[in-house]
Amino acid sequence: MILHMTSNQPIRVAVAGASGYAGGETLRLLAAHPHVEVGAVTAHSNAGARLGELHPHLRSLAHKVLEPTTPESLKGHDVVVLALPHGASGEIAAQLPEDVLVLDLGADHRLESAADWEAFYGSAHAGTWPYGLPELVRPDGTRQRAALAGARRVAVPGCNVTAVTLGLQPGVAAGLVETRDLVAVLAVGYSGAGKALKAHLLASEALGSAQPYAVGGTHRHIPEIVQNLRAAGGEDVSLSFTPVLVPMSRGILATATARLVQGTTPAQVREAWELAYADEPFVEVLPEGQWPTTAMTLGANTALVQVAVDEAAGRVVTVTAIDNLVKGTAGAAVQSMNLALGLRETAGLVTEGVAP
Ligand SMILES: NC(=O)C1=CN([C@@H]2O[C@H](COP(=O)(O)OP(=O)(O)OC[C@H]3O[C@@H](n4cnc5c(N)ncnc54)[C@H](OP(=O)(O)O)[C@@H]3O)[C@@H](O)[C@H]2O)C=CC1
Ligand SMILES: CC(=O)N[C@@H](CCC(=O)OP(=O)(O)O)C(=O)O
Repeated sequence: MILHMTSNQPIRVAVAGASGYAGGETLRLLAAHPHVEVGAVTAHSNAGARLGELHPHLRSLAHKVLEPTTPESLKGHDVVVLALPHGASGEIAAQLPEDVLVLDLGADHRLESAADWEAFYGSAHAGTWPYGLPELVRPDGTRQRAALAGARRVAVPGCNVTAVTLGLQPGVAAGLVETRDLVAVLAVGYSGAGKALKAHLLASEALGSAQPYAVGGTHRHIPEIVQNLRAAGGEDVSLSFTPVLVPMSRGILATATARLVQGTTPAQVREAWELAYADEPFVEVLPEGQWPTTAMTLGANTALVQVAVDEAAGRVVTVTAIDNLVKGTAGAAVQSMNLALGLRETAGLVTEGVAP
């Protein structure tokens, strides 16, 4: 497959898992992307249905028919997006040509450690791909985006991971926080759990209640966050991580705190966070005193970050808001696709949210 960056030919993109939330959101962004033509859309139990039956909001793509997810149905595209359950993408990705750009929205190719994968996912490790968080800071000041240029395989991060990593990494990279004592508590929306019916997601029980899950060091995003913060310069990283489902459809509000290295001043903290994101198109440190809300990021590829020092506790407190389906997955995939193909990084993505 030849990619058409220098010609006027559109880039043909197939989406596998198109009937799900992450696949649907990817299609919403791709439908508005200036250089993309949506090709095959595939599904599992919903193969044969029209896309409009599953995603009635995707008007321009409503006529498309969902094909079964096979290497054959994904053939003939420049880019393939895999929005499949964990464990399903490794096998299919291995059957796709090496020169096709494959973006995996699932977890299969994110972790470097096979032992971590086996401990948290309980199956054989599929391998490690370049990681699709362009803003990930390296200790030498470079960013992960350099590793995405020209890539033909990209592992898109987990949504909770993106929020916590973006909140904490400026302090880690600047050596201002004790990485052995990190705590993150997240308010997360229900769409993060996917479309498949789950017993704890009955609307009658979920609406009007907040419920924690994967408490006590069991959440599979812990090794991924630790991996990122190590990449940012943390040597000995230990994280307590607790997500809490709250009655909203989309959004993550991650509060992450860390003990400050003794002698660190509030001015140093402010400077480190502001400098880390000064040139980032999609990550913004809000003006002092303004706190992010999930509503400010809905529909946008934006991460909004705020930071404060709790002097009595000796801790830095960060709050990060993202839309789990945009910066948390589909938007990150499009941003990574743009970088991998040499397009403008921001093509097809917006920073403006939907309000009220
Ligand atoms: N939701 C979110 O906020 C985020 C999701 N992700 C990741 O994206 C991926 C998709 O998640 P999400 O969209 O939420 O999940 P959904 O349950 O909404 O969608 C799952 C999709 O996978 C298909 N599918 C189900 N089983 C199989 C199978 N055995 N083989 C092939 N396809 C299958 C489904 O098809 P059908 O409907 O036809 O059965 C559907 O298209 C997951 O890996 C998830 O972790 C990542 C970050 C955030
Ligand atoms: C509410 C809810 O269940 N959220 C999911 C987040 C899904 C996600 O980001 O990512 P991956 O599954 O791709 O890792 C969770 O916490 O597991």
